[in-house]
Amino acid sequence: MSNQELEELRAKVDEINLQLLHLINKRAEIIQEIGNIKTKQGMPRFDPIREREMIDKIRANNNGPFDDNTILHLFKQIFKASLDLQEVDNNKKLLVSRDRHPEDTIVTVGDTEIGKKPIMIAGPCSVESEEQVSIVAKSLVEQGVKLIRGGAFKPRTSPYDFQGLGIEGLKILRKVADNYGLKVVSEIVNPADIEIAPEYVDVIQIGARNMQNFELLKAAGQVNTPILLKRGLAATIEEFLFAAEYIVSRGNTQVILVERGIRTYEKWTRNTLDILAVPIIKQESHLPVIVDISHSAGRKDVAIPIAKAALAAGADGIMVEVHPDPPVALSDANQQLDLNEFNSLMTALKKANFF
Ligand SMILES: O=C(O)C(=O)C[C@]1(C(=O)O)C=C[C@@H](O)C=C1
Repeated sequence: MSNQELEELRAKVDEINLQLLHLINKRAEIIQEIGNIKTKQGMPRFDPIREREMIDKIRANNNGPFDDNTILHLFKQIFKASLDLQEVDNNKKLLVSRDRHPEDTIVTVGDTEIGKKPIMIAGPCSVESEEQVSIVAKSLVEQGVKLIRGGAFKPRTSPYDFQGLGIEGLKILRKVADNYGLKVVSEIVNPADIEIAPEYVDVIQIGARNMQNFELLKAAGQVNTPILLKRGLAATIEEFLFAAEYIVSRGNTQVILVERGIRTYEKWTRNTLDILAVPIIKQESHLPVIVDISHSAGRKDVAIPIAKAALAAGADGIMVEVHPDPPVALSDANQQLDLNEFNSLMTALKKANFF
């Protein structure tokens, strides 16, 4: 074959490549329209029956030289890419996405603006007594921390573990926080309690185990109180953002996301802190992201490095458990910092210019 022949054939291939490119993108435009209709009608995007019909038609018309398997493999790739395209289009439409809202959302709690500069949320895992909460509150104020956390309703793995003081616990938190000029973050587990929660708390926490409790998410969307939503134990980032969308789409735009580690095979930490989730969520969404260094690690000896890593990765703040006497705590004794350890954490973060 002369060089000229080769060049001519390659010129034909170039031409066909452009035709294929044009046709693939023309197909993609139609796929986007189909995707829009499916989203409006709440239809699943993946349609195996439709794919089977197309495959049968393509196979019946395949005259080679490619064999059926090769052709089907190529078309399956096109169907897969089409599904991905519909998925991307759908995610772009989420209210929590940056595409819909390019500016950072700032959640205001008292005089704290979450999403502007790093903040610290600290306090005991469970509210045990007024005295216990007051001791921690005093330490927080000394360190310039404005938000106290404490669990009153505790969703525990074992039904025999301490379940929290309930409303009594919320009352203690409110009283102590008011005495010390702090704002309260506390978990609500029952949709029926969302309405009364703002009487006691300034930020309603929805815990990891309830990230996909859709009735709770819907109820949280109907109040004006900021919501702190924790990532589920085995939730993908996409599922996490969809959970936030439940709240935002009902009207409550004041949502803070918390990366708290996901369950993996690793045994030396309670969960695996998905540090990558921080910059990825910040890129995909306009909502502030906070890292819970206590539940992710389940141990306190690494509190300082993981807090620094989280803030360096772009987190809008840190959440940490602090107890006056962790060994006697009624829950999560191993992961709560004592007051000295908390002071060391704050000193280290201030020294690194994060606060
Ligand atoms: O026809 C549809 O319902 C589409 O969404 C389009 C399409 C395709 O690529 O042709 C994409 C995904 C579905 O699984 C089936 C078909």
